[in-house]
Amino acid sequence: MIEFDGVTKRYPDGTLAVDDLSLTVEEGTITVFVGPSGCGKTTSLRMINRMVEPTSGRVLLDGKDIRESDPPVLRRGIGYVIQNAGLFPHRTVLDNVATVPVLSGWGKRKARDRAAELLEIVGLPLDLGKRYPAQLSGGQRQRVGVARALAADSPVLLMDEPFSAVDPIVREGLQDELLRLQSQLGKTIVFVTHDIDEAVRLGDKVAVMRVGGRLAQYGTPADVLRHPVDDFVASFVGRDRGYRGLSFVDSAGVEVRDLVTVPLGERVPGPTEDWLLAVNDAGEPRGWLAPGSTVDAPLAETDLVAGGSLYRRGTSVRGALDAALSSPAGLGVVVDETGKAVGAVTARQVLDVIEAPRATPAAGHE
Ligand SMILES: Nc1ncnc2c1ncn2[C@@H]1O[C@H](COP(=O)(O)OP(=O)(O)OP(=O)(O)O)[C@@H](O)[C@H]1O
Repeated sequence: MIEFDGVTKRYPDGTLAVDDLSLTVEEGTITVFVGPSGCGKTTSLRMINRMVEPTSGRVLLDGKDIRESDPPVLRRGIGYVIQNAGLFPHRTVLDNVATVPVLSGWGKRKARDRAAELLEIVGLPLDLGKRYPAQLSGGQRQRVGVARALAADSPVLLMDEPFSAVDPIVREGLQDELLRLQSQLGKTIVFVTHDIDEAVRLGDKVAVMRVGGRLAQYGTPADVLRHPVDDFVASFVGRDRGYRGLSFVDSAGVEVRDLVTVPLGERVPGPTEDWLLAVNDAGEPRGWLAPGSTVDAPLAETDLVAGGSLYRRGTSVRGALDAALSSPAGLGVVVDETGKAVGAVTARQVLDVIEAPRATPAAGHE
């Protein structure tokens, strides 16, 4: 657990970077510091490993004031990942990852074995270990940065805009990877970003900061999206926050209706009346057959209209609504864990579930 207790940082030139910050980062969770450029995110992060010392207030790690720990020892016990990974250019990937174990007194051999294991954990092939950082893609470099930070096997990981330098697709992959790793490792992660989408995707808790180093709001992503405390937070979390907030609404109440499907390869005597969903041998949706169709030859994918997004049963209402809205038939296709089509939802059904809590005063604020 990490606690900021009335922490203020004023740089020698008078800049007030962080102003009276108090918050608790729970053990085993991802807490994201998010806010516009210059609001003090990096400064706050660096006060956790004493790369920056507070002007006043205390930072506690597991109840102990970090000023009682020797900075190099403290830092060795806290993983740190930065943008562009901050790798040593003249060391191989494997030696980069082995840096902290070697510094901690592990033998070189053991440290390299551990480094090889870590490359695998972050999803990199072992033969990349022989390369130098310049011979990797941006996404691979970031993974090496994460592997290096995990090498210390410390319970705490600090990540400062680690995925900002890569394109959106690679970035999404890295975010998924981090969530997967976290579900296995259960670290206490403090993550800095200026991207609210990244913050709500990754954070168990999100701390929105404003310029001048003040904490504007600290809560779950759902809280921050649905109940911003003021205009600054509301405008920072964005115009489509209502829609994005649906990611956190449980879809348990959405009624899944039956759906008529037709297997590829069948003949379809027509003209058909309704939209029909075509499925392959595994029952997976392949597209829609429009009303009024007659298919004399075996039904092929070329006869079909492309389908919309798929809604995996049990996930949030955002996916259900998107499936319904993007479907040419107006019916969102519901799939099970194996990808098999099991039914359909309409936008109206989803909206009813979204609106339902508002109708009950007791549910009021949620
Ligand atoms: N060493 C320093 N000396 C003086 N001022 C500094 C120093 N480091 C940062 N600052 C100032 O402190 C404020 C907070 O900076 P910080 O880097 O913590 O913000 P940030 O939210 O991480 O910004 P960004 O998203 O742009 O990285 C800024 O006004 C910055 O200019």
